[in-house]
Amino acid sequence: MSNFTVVEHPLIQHKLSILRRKEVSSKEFRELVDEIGMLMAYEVCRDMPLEDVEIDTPVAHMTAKRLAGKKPVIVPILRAGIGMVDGMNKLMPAARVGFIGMYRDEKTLQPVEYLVKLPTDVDERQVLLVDPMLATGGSAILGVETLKKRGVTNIKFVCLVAAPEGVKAFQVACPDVPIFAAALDDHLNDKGYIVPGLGDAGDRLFGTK
Ligand SMILES: O=P(O)(O)OC[C@H]1O[C@H](OP(=O)(O)OP(=O)(O)O)[C@H](O)[C@@H]1O
Ligand SMILES: O=c1cc[nH]c(=O)[nH]1
Ligand SMILES: [Mg+2]
Repeated sequence: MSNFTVVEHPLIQHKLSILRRKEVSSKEFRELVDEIGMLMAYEVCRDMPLEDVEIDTPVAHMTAKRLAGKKPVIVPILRAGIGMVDGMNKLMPAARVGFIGMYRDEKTLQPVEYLVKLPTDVDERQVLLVDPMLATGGSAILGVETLKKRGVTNIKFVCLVAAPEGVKAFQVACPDVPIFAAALDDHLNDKGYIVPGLGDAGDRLFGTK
């Protein structure tokens, strides 16, 4: 699959396997999503542009490197995307954070958007759109459309578990947006849940049912 990367780092894979276990508490689930979010950010930011900067160490003058351009924006799709923000923000403390609120209608599986709060200059920044689950792909696709409507051109989608059905739909609708996932699972069940997946990520993060 083009434009689709599974981040195979052993620490991510190990933590993801714990996260999937049904007996894991909300507290542990939140901690793991936070840690995996941070590790995913490390991989996803590999190609960030650098520029030269002149600095003085205590010993000598040197030409060093720093990140170039405007700070990126982390945009979680609420609710579950929230779980990945702190971990990513730890690696990029100057990143801006925007929000897109959405829930999936249980019958139609169509996403319903209820909140959009983004930096005013979001169109000039790289956006990391984050949500742990890419199931049918409807929510991620609507998230990208919402960003594109506001002029954003530089988007990466970061998730933990992806279903093949969602990846296909996303690639048809948003061929220019790379997807980074910690795992590509087997299929969706008749309720639109990823199999084997990890259940309802929002409910497990926030202890709701
Ligand atoms: O690919 P899709 O079929 O659109 O499904 C994925 C969406 O479903 C979940 O959100 P949910 O609707 O459960 O909302 P929540 O995060 O508030 O629980 C998940 O966090 C994604 O946003
Ligand atoms: O398996 C799934 C599918 C959609 N949303 C979830 O939280 N989990
Ligand atoms: Mg949910």
